[in-house]
Amino acid sequence: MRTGRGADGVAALDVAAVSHSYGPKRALNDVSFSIAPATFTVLLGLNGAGKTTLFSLITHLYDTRHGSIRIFGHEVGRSPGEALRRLGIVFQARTLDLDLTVYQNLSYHASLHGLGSTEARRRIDALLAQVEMSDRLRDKARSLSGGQMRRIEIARALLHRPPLLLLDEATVGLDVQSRAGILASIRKLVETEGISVFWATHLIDEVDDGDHVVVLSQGNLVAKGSVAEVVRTTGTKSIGEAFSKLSHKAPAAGAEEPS
Ligand SMILES: Nc1ncnc2c1ncn2[C@@H]1O[C@H](COP(=O)(O)OP(=O)(O)OP(=O)(O)O)[C@@H](O)[C@H]1O
Repeated sequence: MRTGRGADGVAALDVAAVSHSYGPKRALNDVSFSIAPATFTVLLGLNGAGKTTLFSLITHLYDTRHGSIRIFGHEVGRSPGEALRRLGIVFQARTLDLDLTVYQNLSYHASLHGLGSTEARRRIDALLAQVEMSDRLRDKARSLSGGQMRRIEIARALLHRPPLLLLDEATVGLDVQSRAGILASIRKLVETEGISVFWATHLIDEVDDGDHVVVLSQGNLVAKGSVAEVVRTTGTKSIGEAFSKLSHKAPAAGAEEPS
């Protein structure tokens, strides 16, 4: 089984014994896994499985009070600056400023990351070409379709060259063709740029045979590994069947805070 670590022993993302509760409601229960550099890993879970909670902990929106999360060896709680500059994020909710142009949206983000204007422009041009949106540079974000906005958000997430990219239900609300296009560009990034992608979804058709998967159900980690490994260990015939089996047998996460 793949260990989830690179040749130097450092994982792109290492989640160790992480639990999280909202008051008495346990949303994540002792979750541990790691993902290797330059891989595409799908975080699979039905609505309410705990995907957004996990992402909120990884991105330091919430403090990790139980367990630890490391990004390329840097613990998010202890060294948030070092950890988070290695991370690009595409949130589930739309986050572009609709009254700004594509260029303005991107250059604002570049300046937040301390990129000089020449370097920023070079990066913006290269990334817009990569997501096939070069011709929309001067257009207001408001004039873009949902799928085009997502492409711009992906370009924005990659501006500071993070080696790890997180996407939370990035294709929600998009048509089949836009979904397939976005998935294909992200998979290409893994191949050409060697970045690690952690892609959260509840849509099983977004998983490819060559992917790694982490499956959450009701706050519990119920499977992790390559698609072939998860299919084999669940005694099923496909990842769809495995996901369905795993999502319906997990006990609910406990109601108590872990001690
Ligand atoms: N702010 C909150 N307060 C209380 N409970 C919450 C809060 N946010 C999430 N939860 C609960 O925690 C559990 C996990 O929710 P979470 O949003 O992490 O799941 P998810 O897998 O991202 O679901 P979805 O696909 O619907 O976004 C759910 O039972 C949810 O009701």
